[in-house]
Amino acid sequence: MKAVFLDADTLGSDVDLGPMQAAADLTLYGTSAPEQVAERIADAEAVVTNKVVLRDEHFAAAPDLRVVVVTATGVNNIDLEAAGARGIRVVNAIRYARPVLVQHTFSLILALANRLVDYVQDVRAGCWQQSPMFCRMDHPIIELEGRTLVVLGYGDLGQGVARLGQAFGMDVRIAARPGQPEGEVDGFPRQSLERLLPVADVLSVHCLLSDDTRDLIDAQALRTMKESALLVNTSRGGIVNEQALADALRQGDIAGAGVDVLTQEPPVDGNPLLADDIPNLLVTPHCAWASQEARQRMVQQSADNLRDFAAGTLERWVV
Ligand SMILES: NC(=O)C1=CN([C@@H]2O[C@H](COP(=O)(O)OP(=O)(O)OC[C@H]3O[C@@H](n4cnc5c(N)ncnc54)[C@H](O)[C@@H]3O)[C@@H](O)[C@H]2O)C=CC1
Ligand SMILES: O=C(O)C(=O)CO
Repeated sequence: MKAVFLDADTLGSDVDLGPMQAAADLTLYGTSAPEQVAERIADAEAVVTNKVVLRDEHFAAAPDLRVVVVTATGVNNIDLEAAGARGIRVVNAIRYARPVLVQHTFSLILALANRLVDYVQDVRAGCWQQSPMFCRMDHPIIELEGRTLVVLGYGDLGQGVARLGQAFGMDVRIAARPGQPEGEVDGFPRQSLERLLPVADVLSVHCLLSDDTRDLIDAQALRTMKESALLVNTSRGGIVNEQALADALRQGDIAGAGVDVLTQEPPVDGNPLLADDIPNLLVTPHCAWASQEARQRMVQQSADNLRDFAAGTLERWVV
């Protein structure tokens, strides 16, 4: 099967792409600018992409295209409706990132709760050396034990975060999808987001980005949260409105936030969350998935998807 990988560089130079090359007749491009995409996929039966955007105009330019293999869980860069209308199958990667992403999510939560970056910066600036006593406690430290962790999006990653929250002795609650009944899931109470926002000490976002979840956490939602609350988003930029989050942190509507994802990546046109006057905000560059082990699992799964599609045995797809 003739396949084209449009942004192979996004998997890093320390992974072995051999399994994918064995699964298809694969042409590799490190990166692809939007204006290069149509020409590059013109003869392809399969397109592999991590973050290159594929719209109907691209599908129209690729008459042989039968499958899009996304080397990511999030598929918000693909026009799924247009693919479906043309009979093009879209398959993503699932359950490859849990260990590292859960670790990253808790790195942000713990760094915010313990004000790690502030204390490290203070020491670098000489505050401890000039201190009249043995320790410094300039930044309030929050204990997680007994605090309420609200998980928004209880899929593979949300479940991992919920379990780790439980290990920290947190009172873990799951935000129901709209229309989903309240109840219990895996021993955790599932309640409406409206009911959970005012009680959350930590809100961790793990739902996918779609038209239904864009701006789900907006200015109004942030206003209903505790002033002491922390918010972490390792899912997709745009689920939490960025300007509203910047404003909420500046106004003290919530106490801190950790964000691994932005609406535009890389943020070449700037972003409200990159301003340097926002208190207690940690931004990481979409690296929550990026251990070598997770990326290699991703390669293997994408190879399986290519091979299974060619053999007519692919059993799971998004479209
Ligand atoms: N920062 C990073 O490096 C990475 C980010 N991601 C992001 O994390 C997202 C989640 O990944 P997984 O957990 O593997 O996906 P998943 O598909 O297993 O889980 C998503 C969950 O969100 C729930 N959901 C959807 N809309 C909702 C709503 N309105 N309210 C509450 N729940 C809602 C779904 O029911 C589902 O349980 C991906 O879509 C991707 O965007 C994934 C991997 C790495
Ligand atoms: O898997 C995903 O959705 C990621 O964001 C990593 O590319």
